[in-house]
Amino acid sequence: MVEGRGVTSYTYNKDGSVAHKTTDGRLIVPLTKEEAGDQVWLTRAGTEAYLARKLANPECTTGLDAAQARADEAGMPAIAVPETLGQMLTILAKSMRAQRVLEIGTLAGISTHYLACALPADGQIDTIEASPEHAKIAQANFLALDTCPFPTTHVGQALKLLRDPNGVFKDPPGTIEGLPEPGYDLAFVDANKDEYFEYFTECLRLVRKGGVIVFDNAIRNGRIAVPDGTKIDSDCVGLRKMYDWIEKDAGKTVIASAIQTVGDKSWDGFAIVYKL
Ligand SMILES: C[S@@+](CC[C@H](N)C(=O)[O-])C[C@H]1O[C@@H](n2cnc3c(N)ncnc32)[C@H](O)[C@@H]1O
Repeated sequence: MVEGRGVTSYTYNKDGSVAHKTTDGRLIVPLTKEEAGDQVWLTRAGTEAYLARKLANPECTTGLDAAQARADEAGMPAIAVPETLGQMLTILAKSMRAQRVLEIGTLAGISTHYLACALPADGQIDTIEASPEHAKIAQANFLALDTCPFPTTHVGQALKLLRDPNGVFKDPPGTIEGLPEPGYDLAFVDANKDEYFEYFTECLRLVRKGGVIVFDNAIRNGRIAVPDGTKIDSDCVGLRKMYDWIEKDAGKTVIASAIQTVGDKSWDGFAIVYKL
């Protein structure tokens, strides 16, 4: 057992050892899993790993470790959704019987795959990614995972693509085909936090009535909630614009909620918006 006094956090290193930090920020010599003993499970990282293992849905999660390894080898940042949030997206899309999904921010396609898993084979998933390198790894992952329906990755700056008057996002999907309810059933927003308000506006245009928009990283260690006039970063400015808009709307256009989470990374959470 490890002396727990003053130790605030434990995280797994890539080699399986466990790093632990003290309250004063000192990083103590890494421990083996055996040395860390049970204590590692009494942490956010340990609990996240436990839940991911217990709740995995093999039909969707098989191959995701290799997909993440491909992203790691390519030097991509480790900022994909954790398994629990990925699976929540699957459940949400499945429970809505979603057929058309929009994602903003693909990275290596991990969240895209969780969403695709919920769709019928003839469903549609459009994902937008600014980085051609990220899009390339995502494409390799979709092929390796046999992601179905196969996602269409749109490479470019999200707002430019979404606002192109001649582009694929000009109208909600199904408009030209004359569908009675054109629009995406679900949108998942996980790209440039500064632009969340603008993504919100575009999603409101593209999502059908009764559709849902999920915004990842919508809490930012609580910095969204500091008093007006406090200096905040541009991420929070974008998010606060969205929360201000929803407040003014007062339930006329959308119903919204936001859930704070403690994952293995930090204190954050997601916002969820239902279009009336
Ligand atoms: C947090 S990661 C997405 C993670 C992914 N949704 C997942 O959970 O597997 C954010 C991604 O958005 C992309 N991105 C950032 N700004 C963007 C923009 N303006 N337009 C499109 N993509 C952008 C980044 O290159 C990065 O790959």
